[in-house]
Amino acid sequence: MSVDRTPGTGLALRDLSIGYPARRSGLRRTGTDRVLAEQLTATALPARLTALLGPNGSGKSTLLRTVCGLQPALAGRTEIEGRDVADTPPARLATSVAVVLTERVDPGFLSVREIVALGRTPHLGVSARMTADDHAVVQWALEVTGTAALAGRLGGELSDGQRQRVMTARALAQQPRLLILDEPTSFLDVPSRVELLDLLARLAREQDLAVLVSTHELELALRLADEVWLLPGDGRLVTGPPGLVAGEIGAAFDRGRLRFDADSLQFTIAGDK
Ligand SMILES: Nc1ncnc2c1ncn2[C@@H]1O[C@H](COP(=O)(O)OP(=O)(O)OP(=O)(O)O)[C@@H](O)[C@H]1O
Repeated sequence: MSVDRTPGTGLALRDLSIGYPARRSGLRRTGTDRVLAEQLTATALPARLTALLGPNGSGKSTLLRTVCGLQPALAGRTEIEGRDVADTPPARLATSVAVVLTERVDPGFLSVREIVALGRTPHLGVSARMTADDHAVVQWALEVTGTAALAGRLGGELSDGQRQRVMTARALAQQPRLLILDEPTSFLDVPSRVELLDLLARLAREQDLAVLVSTHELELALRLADEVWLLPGDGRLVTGPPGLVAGEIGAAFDRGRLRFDADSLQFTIAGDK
């Protein structure tokens, strides 16, 4: 299913600083701002899969929440499709950005089809009625994510992996220009991880969609992504094609006997034959 639309510009970070402001007690600040990364400048372009990598606690979720306006930036700004996120009303943002975060959503007694149909909400007119086109988009999203067979099941009866696919389907049903996913592979079995990242890479190209996905699947991401954003945990964001960023991965992830080999894009255990 393709959408007729003008070329997009994706996501741009402009001198963005992310982190957590100092706590306040009344008018008094207690402590200092906790800055995770500063003055970040980067773009996630349409038709590209951008993989956000970094060790635990480096700030991946914080960055994703900040770029889509769910958390304030400490400084700088984010533009989505050329519009400053901080100045864009949420209803307008919802027509161009879909977000799948790690927070567990309770789908209650809605069926999988109804959950996926929620993705159409920003596009419905004042009557809030789904048209035949809306239903077709929902069916397409179910099919491409391999969840069509689950359409009649209750959301509350899904496994973690199935729920993750359904939330991805809901995000696709939103037909965004920018799709942001925080660790969408975390509950999936190995073949499903490959399948999902491969699907995201394909959808990015076919739908002219900018996809920004955080993952701990380093080797897979380096093979499938067009662009890598690496948060090494030292306040920087290193960006570039996988081959160029691979050298930095070692410095960010090597520990103990574990070594990342930038040529084979794989981890090895030093001393093992
Ligand atoms: N609400 C908060 N207030 C203060 N600090 C926070 C808050 N949420 C997260 N942090 C801290 O910010 C840092 C980055 O956390 P974040 O969840 O963004 O990392 P991450 O790269 O997504 O980690 P992981 O790979 O483990 O999911 C961590 O040190 C975390 O403890």
